[in-house]
Amino acid sequence: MDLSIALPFPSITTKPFPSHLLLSRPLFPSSSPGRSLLSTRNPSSSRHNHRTPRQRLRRRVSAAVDDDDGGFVLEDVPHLSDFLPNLPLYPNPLEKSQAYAIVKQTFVGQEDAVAQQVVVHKGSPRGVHFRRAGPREKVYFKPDEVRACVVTCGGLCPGINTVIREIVCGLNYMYGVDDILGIVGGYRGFYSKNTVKLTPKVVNDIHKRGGTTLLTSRGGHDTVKIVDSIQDRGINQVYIIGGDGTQKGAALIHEEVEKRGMKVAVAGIPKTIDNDIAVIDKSFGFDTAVEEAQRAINAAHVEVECVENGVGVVKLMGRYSGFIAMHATLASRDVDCCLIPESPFYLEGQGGLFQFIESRMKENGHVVIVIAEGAGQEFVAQSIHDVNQKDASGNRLLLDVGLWLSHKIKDHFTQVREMDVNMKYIDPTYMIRAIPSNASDNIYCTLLAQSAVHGAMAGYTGFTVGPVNGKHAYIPIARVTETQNTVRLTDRMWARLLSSTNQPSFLNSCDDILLQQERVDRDMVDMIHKMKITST
Ligand SMILES: Nc1ncnc2c1ncn2[C@@H]1O[C@H](COP(=O)(O)OP(=O)(O)OP(=O)(O)O)[C@@H](O)[C@H]1O
Ligand SMILES: O=P(O)(O)OC[C@H]1O[C@](O)(CO)[C@@H](O)[C@@H]1O
Ligand SMILES: [Mg+2]
Repeated sequence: MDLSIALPFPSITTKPFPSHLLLSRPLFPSSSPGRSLLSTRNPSSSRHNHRTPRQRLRRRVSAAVDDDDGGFVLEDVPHLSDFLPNLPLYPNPLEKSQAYAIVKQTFVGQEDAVAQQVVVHKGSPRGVHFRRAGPREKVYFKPDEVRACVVTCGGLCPGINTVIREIVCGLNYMYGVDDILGIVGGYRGFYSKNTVKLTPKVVNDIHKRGGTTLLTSRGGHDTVKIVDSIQDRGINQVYIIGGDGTQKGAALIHEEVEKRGMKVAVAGIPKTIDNDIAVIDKSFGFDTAVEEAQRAINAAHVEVECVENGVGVVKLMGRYSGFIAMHATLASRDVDCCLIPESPFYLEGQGGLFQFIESRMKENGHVVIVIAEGAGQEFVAQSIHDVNQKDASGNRLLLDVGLWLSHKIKDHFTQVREMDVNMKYIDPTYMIRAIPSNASDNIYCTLLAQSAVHGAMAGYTGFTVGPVNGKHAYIPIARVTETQNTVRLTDRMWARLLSSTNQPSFLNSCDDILLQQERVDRDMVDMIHKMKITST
């Protein structure tokens, strides 16, 4: 069977999965209880050390392809026993937990995997799977041996405090761990600040607050200094909450830990309000953000429907992807036009934004526009002759497209069309990001935190946790950082938005849309490549 053609590899949309990596070979018997039949490697650490996370990921893929198993592929995560053979195993304390006593299947089987594709064609290979998250029968740490730490990096997002709280409570209540440190102020806090002790009591109320009680920062990732600090402090479980940049940093920490042969489990919990993390269903805080964005859109709508020729512009977050804008627009029904970074727009002439605004104003007396902060950056840059500035992590600093657009609309209608417009510009971006998470995000954060704790206790390392088709899984970090999620112009969701607002797509033909989609994919690859070079 030619797996190179048939295997789906959906999140890498710009390149097919290299066929030479898809070897057909049987699965070997289990080499460690952490692995069982699904995967079989136990490479010597010296061989292992020379490989990048991506190379290792590929190796795991090739090792796990089995022709007899209908093209089942396991993209496995590293395990401490890969580079530290003969580690002792202990029964999982949950065995004796009252809470779990009634649960039929307390422990996740070693054969359990989560499929990346759930919509399949009859006869197609089973495709890519990830290890299912959850408690294992045996653990690799005795509770009193664990010294865990938690760090939060990158921008804020609703729910970070809930994740911190549930890591601490999960470790303590489920596994009896009571030595947990908070690293203050992001990655640089490992080597430049004192730690704080985290107990269930200390974190009891923090989920009710926005932000992160551990503080955060951008930049300052110094792998050697961070791992020195982990070593000096005797930390053996590292929980890292952050976005794509943070997860790249986590992969480097895991590599360095492995190189030094330290028994340290590194667990990543993906965070980003932009929902741009690949593979996982959605990131925590996203639902809260969409809900809060409704308030801003509603305010804009109320303002503009109460005046003549009202034009409301609401700017929402979304550096490279317009998920918040798209979902907030779909949820609201008060939005006339949604502009996102993935889909270019133009202002003047036939089919342009000005013409659309004018027709909606004539029809309804008012217009509401939602714009994601990353949209139209090239226009703003042109108009103010910007020199592409970067933040401390190497992310491009965005210009205020909302303000720019508001001025452009106002100038056009007053000067060119000689019409008075009542412009109301609302920028709720930081207000949205700084609130605590809503009920459903709180539950989601709890699952993420508990899955991370179960994974680290079971000896998995260098993994990111997250839901794939509704089931929590351990995903190799490289898999979530090699690309970013963007709104796909060729998917149904964007079509739903266009038909719900009945706005112009600004792209005139199917060919234009396909070309634009290719451009977005190419730009994403370039951007990720550049970020690798520029980050510290
Ligand atoms: N390529 C990289 N390698 C190592 N560390 C990185 C890399 N990119 C970013 N980091 C580190 O990760 C931390 C957070 O990165 P960044 O500011 O880009 O936020 P993020 O994690 O992507 O979250 P978000 O973009 O959602 O706010 C920073 O301390 C930064 O130094
Ligand atoms: O102003 P800050 O804190 O650097 O963060 C802004 C960026 O962070 C994000 O919220 C991602 O965390 C982006 O949407 C936004 O562009
Ligand atoms: Mg980021």
